[in-house]
Amino acid sequence: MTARNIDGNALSAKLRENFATEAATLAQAGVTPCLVVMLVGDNPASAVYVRNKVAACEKAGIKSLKFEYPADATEAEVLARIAELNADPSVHGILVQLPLPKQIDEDKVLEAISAEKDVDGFHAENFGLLLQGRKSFYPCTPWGVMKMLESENVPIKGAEAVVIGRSNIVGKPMAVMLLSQGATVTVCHSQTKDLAFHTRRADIVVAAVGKPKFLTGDMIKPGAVVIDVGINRLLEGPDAGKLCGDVDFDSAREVASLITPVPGGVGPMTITMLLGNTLESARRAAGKA
Ligand SMILES: NC(=O)C1=CN([C@@H]2O[C@H](COP(=O)(O)OP(=O)(O)OC[C@H]3O[C@@H](n4cnc5c(N)ncnc54)[C@H](OP(=O)(O)O)[C@@H]3O)[C@@H](O)[C@H]2O)C=CC1
Ligand SMILES: Nc1nc(=O)c2c([nH]1)NC[C@@H]1CN(c3ccc(C(=O)N[C@@H](CCC(=O)O)C(=O)O)cc3)C=[N+]21
Repeated sequence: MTARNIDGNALSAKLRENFATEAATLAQAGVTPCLVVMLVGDNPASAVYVRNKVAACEKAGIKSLKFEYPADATEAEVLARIAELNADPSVHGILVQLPLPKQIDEDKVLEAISAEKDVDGFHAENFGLLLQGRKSFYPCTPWGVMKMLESENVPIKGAEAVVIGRSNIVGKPMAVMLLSQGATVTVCHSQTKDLAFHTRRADIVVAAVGKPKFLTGDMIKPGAVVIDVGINRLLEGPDAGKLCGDVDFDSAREVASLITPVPGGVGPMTITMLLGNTLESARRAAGKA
């Protein structure tokens, strides 16, 4: 079998079709949707993502502001700006690009963002609501994955789902969303004893590990759906400089039924869901949600 791709660019384009109209309607009602992205330090990968986010906002008619801080910025400086943005009614979304330099406490910064403006869905309040199955801002990457599965009518109820990775921003919320939708979920991580034992049983495998070509075809059940969240920039070899996922695409696609490519898979969906959350926040501010 050769798997079919789930095209994250095409699905994103479809979902973003109405965004500009919605943004214009809100603007007419006096609420111009606005996302603020904060970038601390000079991580080149982060700079690229921030640029992508800002460009996507512009296309969708969402105002975006970028605040950049040097790598030696203090936690107090960052927190002061967040307090200012929390109080500013013209701002609907605040995103602090991760990772942060080590002198800054990530948890403290994420908790400082007002839950109503937490369009990343990383605040403890929003994460708690997600766990309880209540409405919140959902983390963009796992939510984008759910939309990809939905677009292909992949059955979730009763499916065996394996998530590799247990981070707060991808693995954990991904597992919770699959669980809420009725999958039987196994979460694997660096302490898992026999990873392939788990992945070979899975109808749906999500790889969020941060290791290029980590999940190979021999670890996948024939006909499984393979979701590659990984975004790794290759540093050496013939493909140096190119992006590569956590899945060994060539071997995996011979075994899977559906697979997400990198680039053009989960990445663009993350940005789409971020724009969606920002519009939702603006709608709430306009009293139209
Ligand atoms: N497409 C997108 O929009 C996004 C992509 N990403 C990408 O997704 C990937 C994961 O990101 P993130 O969750 O933030 O990464 P983290 O580094 O925070 O988490 C990685 C997870 O993988 C687990 N892991 C590491 N090594 C192994 C192993 N040998 N076997 C099994 N599990 C292992 C870790 O386990 P342990 O907890 O035990 O250490 C950890 O839970 C990265 O490539 C990142 O760039 C991230 C965000 C958005
Ligand atoms: N607070 C915070 N929120 C995040 O959502 C967040 C973050 N910090 N830190 C870093 C990760 C990573 N991430 C990506 C978003 C888009 C692409 C993306 O657009 N990828 C495209 C192309 C990228 C390219 O060409 O470089 C693709 O896969 O096709 C990738 C990765 C969001 N993250």
